[in-house]
Amino acid sequence: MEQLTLKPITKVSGSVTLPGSKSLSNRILLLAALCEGTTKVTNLLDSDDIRHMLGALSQLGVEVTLEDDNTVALVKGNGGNFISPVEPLFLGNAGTAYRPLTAVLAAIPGDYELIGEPRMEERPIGHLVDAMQTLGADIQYLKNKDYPPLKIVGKQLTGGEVEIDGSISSQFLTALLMAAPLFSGDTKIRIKGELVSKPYIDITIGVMAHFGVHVENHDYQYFVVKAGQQYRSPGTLMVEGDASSASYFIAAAAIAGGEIEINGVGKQSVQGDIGFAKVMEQAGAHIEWYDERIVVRKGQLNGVDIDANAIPDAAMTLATVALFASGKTAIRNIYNWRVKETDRLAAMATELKKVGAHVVEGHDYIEVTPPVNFNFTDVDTYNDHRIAMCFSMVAVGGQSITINDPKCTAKTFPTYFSVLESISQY
Ligand SMILES: O=C(O)C1=C[C@@H](OP(=O)(O)O)[C@@H](O)[C@H](O)C1
Ligand SMILES: C=C(OP(=O)(O)O)C(=O)O
Repeated sequence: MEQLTLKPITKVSGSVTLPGSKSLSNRILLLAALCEGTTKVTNLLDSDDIRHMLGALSQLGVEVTLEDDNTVALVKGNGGNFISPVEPLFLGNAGTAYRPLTAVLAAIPGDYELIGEPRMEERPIGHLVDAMQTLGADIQYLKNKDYPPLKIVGKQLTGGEVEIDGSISSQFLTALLMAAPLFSGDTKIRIKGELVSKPYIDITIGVMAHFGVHVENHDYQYFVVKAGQQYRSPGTLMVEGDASSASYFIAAAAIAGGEIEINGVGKQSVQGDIGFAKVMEQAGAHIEWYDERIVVRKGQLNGVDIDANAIPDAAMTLATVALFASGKTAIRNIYNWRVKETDRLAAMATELKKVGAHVVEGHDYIEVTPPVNFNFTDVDTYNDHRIAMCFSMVAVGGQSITINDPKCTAKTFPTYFSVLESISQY
């Protein structure tokens, strides 16, 4: 197994330009494929999750030309007239590819098989499949009920009223919303349970609006997509920088100081994870806000106690910031950390303890109190890009650390460690 030992970093300074958002990249690619005509997508993320969406679209007969180191895509939409792929669609562990494609393909005549990495087969999808089946979709489980892989026989669906459980993942509702314009009638979606990760629904509705489809959001309780709306190409669309990826640089500047300018997200960001910067302000970091960039400086960091349901990805970074904040940090209402790339609650608790922190792992929360003395250790990353990136904060805080399997950042940020290196001083 590959390992990367990070030396203690004394200061970070300079400027970082964020890669494009994963959430925006995969939504935009799929909707571009569903319209007639060509869409030019700029600042596309070049990472494993996006490659899986691109690979699937190519197997479905959509022509995509990539330029500028895979950060510009020309997508020749075929109006959703997909061809049935000969081979199964392999979607890795990309939730933003697997869930939306499940709903969309169920509404397009054809035969599809959707497969993924072993971990994908442990990530639930039953709530989405239940809702699609209520609408008449033909989706079968190929191994275990409620989990991938899936066999889908796509057909024209008529829409109607449907309930979807929102308590585990917002991606199920995102998938249903993205598929709804393909149905022949109106669609009314009622949420069962408390909807998690709400800001990602705003991203979905915003991207659909760029493609000419209006979604009525009734206070996140029910949603209506009226029939007769068709995805229309916006021509050119730029992907905003990834706000979850920004969290590592915000944290680094807040912990180690110097000053970091982060380009690609700011006051105008459509991504909920920009909320992490506000949490860091609450913890004591100094942030200057501009429309599409922020500047972050070190502060005296104190532990915070937050409900992180709206920012599940960026909140992981707070768990390692906690190592350098005074007092206890509590991150609450994050049950669904357990069904992502790994059981993130268990994994973060285990690895934080190895470093020397005092950790309480609850069913849906984690509390972290900084170590009295740091242990020099290696951390396991569980094939979870965010665990690898989060634990680089240990080096930023002035302690050496070894990251096992550092290349797992390829899921969303293949160049992470070289970007961190470019702003680090020793
Ligand atoms: O819709 C999206 O782009 C995402 C939604 C979130 O998942 P959940 O809704 O499952 O929390 C997030 O964790 C994931 O990385 C991306
Ligand atoms: C949960 C994540 O990914 P996915 O889109 O596969 O759900 C993530 O990127 O942290």
